[in-house]
Amino acid sequence: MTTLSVDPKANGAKAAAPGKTRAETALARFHEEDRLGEGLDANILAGLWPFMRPHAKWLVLSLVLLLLGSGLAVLQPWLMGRTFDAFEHPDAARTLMQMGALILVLKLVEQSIAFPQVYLMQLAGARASGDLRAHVFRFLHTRKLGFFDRTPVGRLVTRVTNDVDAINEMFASGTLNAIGDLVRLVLIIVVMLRRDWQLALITFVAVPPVALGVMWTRRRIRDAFREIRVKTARMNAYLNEQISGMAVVQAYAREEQSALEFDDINEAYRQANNRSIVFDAALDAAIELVQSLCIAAVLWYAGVRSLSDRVSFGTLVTFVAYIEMFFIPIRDLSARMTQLQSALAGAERIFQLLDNKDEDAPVPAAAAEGQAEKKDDTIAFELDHVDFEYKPGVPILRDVSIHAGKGEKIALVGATGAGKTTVASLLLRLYEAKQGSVRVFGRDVRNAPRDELRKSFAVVPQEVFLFPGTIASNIAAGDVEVDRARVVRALERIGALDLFERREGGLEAKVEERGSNFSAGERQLIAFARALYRDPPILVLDEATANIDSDTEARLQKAVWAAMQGRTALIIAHRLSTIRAVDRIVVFHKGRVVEQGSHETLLAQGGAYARLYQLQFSRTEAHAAE
Ligand SMILES: Nc1ncnc2c1ncn2[C@@H]1O[C@H](COP(=O)(O)OP(=O)(O)OP(=O)(O)O)[C@@H](O)[C@H]1O
Repeated sequence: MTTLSVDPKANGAKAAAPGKTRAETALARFHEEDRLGEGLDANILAGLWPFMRPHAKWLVLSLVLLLLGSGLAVLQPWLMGRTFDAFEHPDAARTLMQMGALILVLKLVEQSIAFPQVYLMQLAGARASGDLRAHVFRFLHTRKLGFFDRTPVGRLVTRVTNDVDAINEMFASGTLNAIGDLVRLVLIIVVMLRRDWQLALITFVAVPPVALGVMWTRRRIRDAFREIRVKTARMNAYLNEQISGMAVVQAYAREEQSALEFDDINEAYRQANNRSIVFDAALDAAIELVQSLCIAAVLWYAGVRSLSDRVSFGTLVTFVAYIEMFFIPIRDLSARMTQLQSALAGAERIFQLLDNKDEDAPVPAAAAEGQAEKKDDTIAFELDHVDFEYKPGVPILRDVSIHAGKGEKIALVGATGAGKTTVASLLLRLYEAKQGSVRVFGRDVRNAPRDELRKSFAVVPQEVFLFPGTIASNIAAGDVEVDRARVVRALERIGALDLFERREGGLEAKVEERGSNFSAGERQLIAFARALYRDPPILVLDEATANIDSDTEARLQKAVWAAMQGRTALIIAHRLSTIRAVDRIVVFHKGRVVEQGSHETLLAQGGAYARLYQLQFSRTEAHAAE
């Protein structure tokens, strides 16, 4: 069972932040969106490097082009100034034509390197983040199931999508162009100072207030973005809940109520967006204002100074052009810094995930001490004095010992929550016993290679999971090439071939997401066919408790029989017909085995099994009488 609980300890418990509801704080923690790195962490950059390295050549080429482009951009206003100054010389016409041609060439070169520069940067970023995404996804496959119980699904999805996207965005939105911005800024400062240091200083006076203003506004914009992410997370969580629970919403006529709740969430999201737009627009307007003020100040001062020392027309043209270029990098630098921090925060969260040590090792290390292998050719599987808990301190199985000889059919019965499904999970080493040992064909499961162990089992779970594809591809799950003849044979053996062939599209009929276009009974039949297709030595069957129509019931019974033939079976049994058919029944109560024996023996004992049986029997009788 996967829980979506938020463990306050794991996430650093703290009271709800001021101005936020408890739910928002919990959601923010759940999605960990509040954590945005404040600085540049060399370790994180080093962690990203292995993913960047194969594409570094494109990145380096892009950076070279970027520097070249910055140089060319700064050169042009300077040349323009020189051109205007040439008016005062006698051969102005020739100089004008030459400079015009030169500026044209420079502009063309600048524009033509802009495309490969952006393209190569994005190419390197997209490839590196693609590799990282694939790496995280493969990493998830290697985790033990317990890890997925503890980690909310939404968080894992965010790691693979949003966090990797944040890194990609660093390249796509030109965060690394900050290097070009810096170079451009320094070049402009140098050229301005050399051209006319007094006019340059007038411009630079505006830098400290602009820098402070930009930093202040950026902080507000960053807060607004953080707020947007929390609100997006809230909206996603709500939509997820509402769409998954649509049947309940409609059945209980909660549409109006849900629409009102959604309006609130939508409004909060819209307001958060609004804030970021307001600050962004204000920043742009303020920068333009400062530019105009600087130009006016420079012109005014040039006028004042010209009374004694004339400022050339070319110098004024150069300064006006530089002032227009000057504040844009200052504005962009802080935005790019924020983007970089967000990318690094994403990377940090990904690396935290990749640090997880819950590896479901394909080939486990040596057996735990003292758990010697017992070779007994007659035993298929065995639990030997097993204790187990999902969460520390909450025992689920206590001193459980069960064994099944080869070909033997064992049924587990007991109240719901008694621990029957857990036994099956331990056999497959989806979880590991706390005490005692679990052996399959005499081998401790902790010693068995994962693939080999799981190949010994076919599992028909209570809730059958179907993948999008076709009926045939679902029956042949795990095989890349579907062996159609085997699929047909498997369906024939459980007597369900006609049922599926009758459907439009036959065995190639499309299976929708999670098999939603199949009934519970049909899904179970597909799972039985899957088991027969694999033909493993041990069958684990967790019977569905859901009520199904009598035709499907009959088919399922046939399927159970067919699937059990010639193999060892562990059945978590709910149906009387199945219980009677097995060799031995193991009765569970609160995680302990309380009785074991054949149906007749246990009935004669008149204990827990006899009571359970009577209860079911009377219910079945009543049902039949209806
Ligand atoms: N992944 C999990 N994490 C934490 N607790 C779990 C998990 N899976 C099951 N449990 C708990 O372990 C106990 C035993 O569950 P199990 O599924 O083995 O019961 P069961 O006997 O198969 O029940 P049912 O007949 O309803 O299928 C239950 O109390 C359940 O809440």
